[in-house]
Amino acid sequence: MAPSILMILDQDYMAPWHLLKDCMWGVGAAAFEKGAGKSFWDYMADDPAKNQLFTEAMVFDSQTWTSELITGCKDMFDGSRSVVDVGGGNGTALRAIAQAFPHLKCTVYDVPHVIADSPNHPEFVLHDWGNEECIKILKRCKEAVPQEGGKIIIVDTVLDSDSDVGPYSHLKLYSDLEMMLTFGGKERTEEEWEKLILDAGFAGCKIKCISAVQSSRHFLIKGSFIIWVSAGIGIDLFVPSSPSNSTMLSMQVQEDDHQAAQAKIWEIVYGFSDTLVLRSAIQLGIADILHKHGGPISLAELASRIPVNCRNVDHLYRIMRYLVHMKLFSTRTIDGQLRYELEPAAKFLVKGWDQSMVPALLAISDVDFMAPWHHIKEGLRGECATAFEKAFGRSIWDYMAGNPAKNQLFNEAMACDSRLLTSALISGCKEMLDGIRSVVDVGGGTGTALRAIAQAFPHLKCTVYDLPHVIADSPNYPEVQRIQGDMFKSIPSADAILMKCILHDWDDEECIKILKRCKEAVPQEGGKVIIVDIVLDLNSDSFYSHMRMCMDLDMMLNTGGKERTEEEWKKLIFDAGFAGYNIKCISAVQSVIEAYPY
Ligand SMILES: C[S@@+](CC[C@H](N)C(=O)[O-])C[C@H]1O[C@@H](n2cnc3c(N)ncnc32)[C@H](O)[C@@H]1O
Repeated sequence: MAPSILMILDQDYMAPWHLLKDCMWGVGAAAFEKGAGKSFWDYMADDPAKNQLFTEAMVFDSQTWTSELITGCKDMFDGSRSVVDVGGGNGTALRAIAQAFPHLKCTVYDVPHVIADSPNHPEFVLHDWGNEECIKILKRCKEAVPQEGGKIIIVDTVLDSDSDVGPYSHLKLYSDLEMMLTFGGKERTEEEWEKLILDAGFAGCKIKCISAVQSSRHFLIKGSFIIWVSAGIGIDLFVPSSPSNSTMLSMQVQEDDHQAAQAKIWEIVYGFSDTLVLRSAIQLGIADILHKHGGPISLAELASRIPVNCRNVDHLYRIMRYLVHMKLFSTRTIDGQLRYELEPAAKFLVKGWDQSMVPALLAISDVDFMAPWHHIKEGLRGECATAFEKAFGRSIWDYMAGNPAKNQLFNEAMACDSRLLTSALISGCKEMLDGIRSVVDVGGGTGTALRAIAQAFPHLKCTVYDLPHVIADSPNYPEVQRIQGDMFKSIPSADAILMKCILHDWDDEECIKILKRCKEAVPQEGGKVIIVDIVLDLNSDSFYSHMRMCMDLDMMLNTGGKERTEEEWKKLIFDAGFAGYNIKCISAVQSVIEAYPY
């Protein structure tokens, strides 16, 4: 599966997903063209390395379904003497067909750079194109086959209908958006295929699954079917016989484990599409519109309210179909019309309330903040201090200092994280603040967490301490004093130092330096350092476990830091010369570690 995975996760190939919201604007160029300045096909023609990547993925794809096609639909070529594989790439698929059916004269037909050089795109042709272009292609196909017995064989995905949700529906819907973004094409339901084929002047079509859902690797990957199109009017269509039940059963037994493993990999690979579809939903304000509307809303009403000039309602429909599949929204038919509603999780996508996750989600899914994930291997090779530096040529903090828009995005995300954590933090810190008169929040960002603490404990003198560009970007809360500076050089004195999501940004050596500065800043009598950070528990299966692991890699890539187990925290705290510590779990991703310097 490596060739397909490498292509799907290539940074250039993923780029259009970041432009999903722009797909509402019109029916023109696909997102790929907007991002790259040329069509996917022109881009491939100009870039031999990317063309090879694409080709290898398509060859893999082709290999996975060819044997299904040959065994499942053997009779298909009865009476045919010649086949042209339109968009047949390097001929991987057609070669296998030619070997299985030696009586056929086989011809691959493709664009010049594909024929001349590297292979390309052996099947799945029509899903690359909009309906109008497909009709043109189908008409040319019709001209190319004889009236008597001529046929067009289309190998492509057939989407499940809304009521018939199959095991691979998610992959098929992913593929639909991929076609929309990269080529301006689409995956189609059975009804849409039928309409397309009739609109192209054909007499009719038959759709056949290559083999049973349970036993087909091909189905697993692409969910594709063969569509038989009759070229001649009134010709009785040929329907191939299905494999017998017993054959299917034995295929299933052999392939079950194989399929389960493949399915797991595909699910992981396509994880990014969930992230970026969610991002587009936020950018389009879909949850806000539904929340404000206060009840089920039709597609047309939704389209009229989204904050871009939505001229492509079909694209909006397809994005909504995916979001419904993700269970963020649901549909209901009222008076014969499909209407959308919010599912409970979608309330966190509504903007402007204290538990909204929107600022954090927009930062995490930002194209720049996702870029370091494409450079894990350079980080491992030691070519750079962090993957972030590989991507942008400087540390994340220097990058923020020089980029006000991203600095604001980051600061708002951190403030959002603080708001989500506030009530757990306040109840978790209550006893720790007994006898404490002043707190400095080191790396306290724009002061959101400290302000909530100041309001909950009004006797405290609260000071936020951060880098100059962050202090400049932060609001002037009356409860919170603001000081700019560098925590590696000095830290303002207080009874307690608070550090939320700070030490996980740094490696052990740097953490020890920071902790030593903290120790200098607090009194010997009762002084303490309150660390709010993740404590990794590798054996736990709490619903935060996965996120904690993700955060660890996030730190490795972006800041050069890490998340730590209790053992690692203990070592760090003692290595910094502290006398002891206590860990308190709160109802959040992070825990509170109270560290005693003396
Ligand atoms: C991950 S953010 C945490 C922000 C805040 N504590 C929170 O949890 O919302 C890390 C913070 O450390 C600050 N920071 C980085 N290097 C620093 C330094 N040398 N001195 C002071 N603050 C620094 C960053 O500007 C940023 O605000």
